[in-house]
Amino acid sequence: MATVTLRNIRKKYGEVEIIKGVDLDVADREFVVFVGPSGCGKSTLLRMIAGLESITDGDLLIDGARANDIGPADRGLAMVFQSYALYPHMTVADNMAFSLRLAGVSKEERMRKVTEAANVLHLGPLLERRPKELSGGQRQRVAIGRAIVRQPKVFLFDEPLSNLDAALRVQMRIELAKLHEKLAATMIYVTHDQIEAMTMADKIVVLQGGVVEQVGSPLELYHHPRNLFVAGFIGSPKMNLLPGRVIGNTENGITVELASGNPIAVPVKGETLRGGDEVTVGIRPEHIRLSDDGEIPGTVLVTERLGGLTFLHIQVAGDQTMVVQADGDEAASMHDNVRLSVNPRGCHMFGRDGLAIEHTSRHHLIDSPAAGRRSA
Ligand SMILES: Nc1ncnc2c1ncn2[C@@H]1O[C@H](COP(=O)(O)OP(=O)(O)OP(=O)(O)O)[C@@H](O)[C@H]1O
Repeated sequence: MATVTLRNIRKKYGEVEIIKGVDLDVADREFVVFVGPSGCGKSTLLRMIAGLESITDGDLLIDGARANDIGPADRGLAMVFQSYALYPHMTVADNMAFSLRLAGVSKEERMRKVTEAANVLHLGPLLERRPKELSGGQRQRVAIGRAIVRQPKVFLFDEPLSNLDAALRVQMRIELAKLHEKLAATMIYVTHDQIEAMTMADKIVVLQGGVVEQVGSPLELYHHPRNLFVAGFIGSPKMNLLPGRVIGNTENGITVELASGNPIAVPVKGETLRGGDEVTVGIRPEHIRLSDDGEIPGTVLVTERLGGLTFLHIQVAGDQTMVVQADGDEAASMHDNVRLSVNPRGCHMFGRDGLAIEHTSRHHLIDSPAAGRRSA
């Protein structure tokens, strides 16, 4: 398989720069996911790697060799589209074999490769059907099969599951993860589905406005977002982001007064912060709980009961809403007055420039033995 390297990659349409200097290393067999809000340039970047869009500036290396000027068919990549792009008049087998036929591969060899891919994707009994006789999930598997038979160095996926219903998406997510394992292939995958990114990626690339905001493993991004954008983007429900003002700086961290009037001590290294500085405190819903002696009073606005979990949207002073993760059988309901207790070890802090302030490592939740082992 192959590595893919992007060096200061840029894309301009006329005078408008859409991709603004992206650097990225995709390792052999890595599953890399591009995420970001609509219009951030995920698909454009993928299409530039595929050779479907020209590269305005910078270098694209595939297996270490510059590929900017190599045509899409000769890059050794295969792309799977959201729309499946199957030929309606051809059978599943012919759809899968099409590129091999164009490449002059013998009939026996085509049959062998199609059968092999069909086995991997459980498409064996469907080979003689036409696309209209298939479900959405089956069509998507044919589109993936068409990529597999080419034995590409790298698979590129552009939102391949977004036309499927929720249950099928879950099933296909699992199948894609298994496929990645089985093919031991390098895969680059575009999605705006958080759960797909978190569950499938070895490495997530968060893009915004044509710029990479952060690259890291799903848990690195979840526990160590480097700025407010990533903090708000990764995680569902979102991290609570609360404005506050620094009121103290001790060796245990920084004490902040939240807009609700409550002080909270956050274990971060705030050498550069001074009393009165405006900051944002980030707290994930699982790091807040309802407790009779909690320090923050509030009123329940909405309860979202998911069965195993309940999300409570709580209005606190200062016109802020906080989302709290509670047990499935949480008794609090709409209009109840409650008190919230925050776990300071789960808190993040961001300066006025939006950048995260580093945690004092001995306190932060991610510094668990497991996390230590991974980074060792
Ligand atoms: N051919 C084009 N000419 C001019 N602008 C374009 C062209 N193609 C894309 N763009 C612009 O480039 C930006 C990035 O588009 P792109 O499709 O890569 O975003 P995306 O992150 O994949 O979005 P989505 O999640 O909505 O698919 C958008 O602002 C889009 O309008």
